[in-house]
Amino acid sequence: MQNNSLGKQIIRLRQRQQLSQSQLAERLFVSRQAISKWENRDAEPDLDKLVQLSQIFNVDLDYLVLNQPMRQTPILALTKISKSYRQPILKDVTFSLYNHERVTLLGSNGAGKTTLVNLIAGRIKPDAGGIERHYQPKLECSLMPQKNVLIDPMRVQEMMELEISIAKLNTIDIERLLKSANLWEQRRQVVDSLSGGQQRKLMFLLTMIKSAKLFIFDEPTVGMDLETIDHFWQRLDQISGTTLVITHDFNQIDHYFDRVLLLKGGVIAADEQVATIHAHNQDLDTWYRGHNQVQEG
Ligand SMILES: Nc1ncnc2c1ncn2[C@@H]1O[C@H](COP(=O)(O)OP(=O)(O)OP(=O)(O)O)[C@@H](O)[C@H]1O
Repeated sequence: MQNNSLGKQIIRLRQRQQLSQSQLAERLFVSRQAISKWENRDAEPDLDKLVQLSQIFNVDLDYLVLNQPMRQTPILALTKISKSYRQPILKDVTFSLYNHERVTLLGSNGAGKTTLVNLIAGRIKPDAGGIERHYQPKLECSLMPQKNVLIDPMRVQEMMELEISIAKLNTIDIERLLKSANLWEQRRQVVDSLSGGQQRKLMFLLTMIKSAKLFIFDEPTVGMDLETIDHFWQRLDQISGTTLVITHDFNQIDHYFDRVLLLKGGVIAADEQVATIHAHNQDLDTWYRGHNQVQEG
């Protein structure tokens, strides 16, 4: 019997990497027709090719074969989380994140998105409720906060070196990384003297250094120029761990995410697979506006 889900998964991951059938075929040394047959379930790749596919798509082999994020393997489970400042911000937040999922957290200004991701990252504590983490919080969760956490008097390269030593990594090619973000020329500049966009790029590099199971990005592209935004989404596409992203970049979210969470009134007011939204001929912008309507008058 042919594996139905595998064909769909190859299509999905190939499109996510923006590869045509021919481009993928070239990288695997097979014909374009072979890819077409795998995708249409007329044939299946052998184990060798499956391993190569998982490397090209940067996903685990079992994720490739099983299709869809592995819903039986939660990486994080939040139960009835509440948090108040002067007034209640989060009232009853319950949801789980699963291995390999790409989730966007949407909501109006002040809805509590940053508060929620800070709770997940362990920067603040909830007033009540449970957070179950299936990863080592310090080593395997990487947060790019809304406000940069940089040491102003340090030079760019020193900042990178510090982060690498904190993450206990020693095989990172700093030159390649800084060049990839157009920051190599600025390597001897102190952080404080970088432009706002350059500081954001540096913050992104520092976040990506960790080999985390869960990456969280809080409005990562704010202040970045268009080229850097494109670069950001391409790099994000290469992450094989779970990603949770707060963004208002609606041009990208239709393409990038598996699932969308809407935070409204202190609860997760909607939790939907992007494929389901698309199956109803909606884009995420329309879906979001429909679900997040503000009562006027
Ligand atoms: N440390 C704090 N002390 C007091 N109030 C706070 C604190 N942190 C957040 N708040 C309040 O909690 C509410 C939610 O803030 P939060 O930053 O989580 O919202 P958000 O959804 O991320 O908003 P935005 O889209 O504008 O970034 C706001 O009213 C904010 O003023």
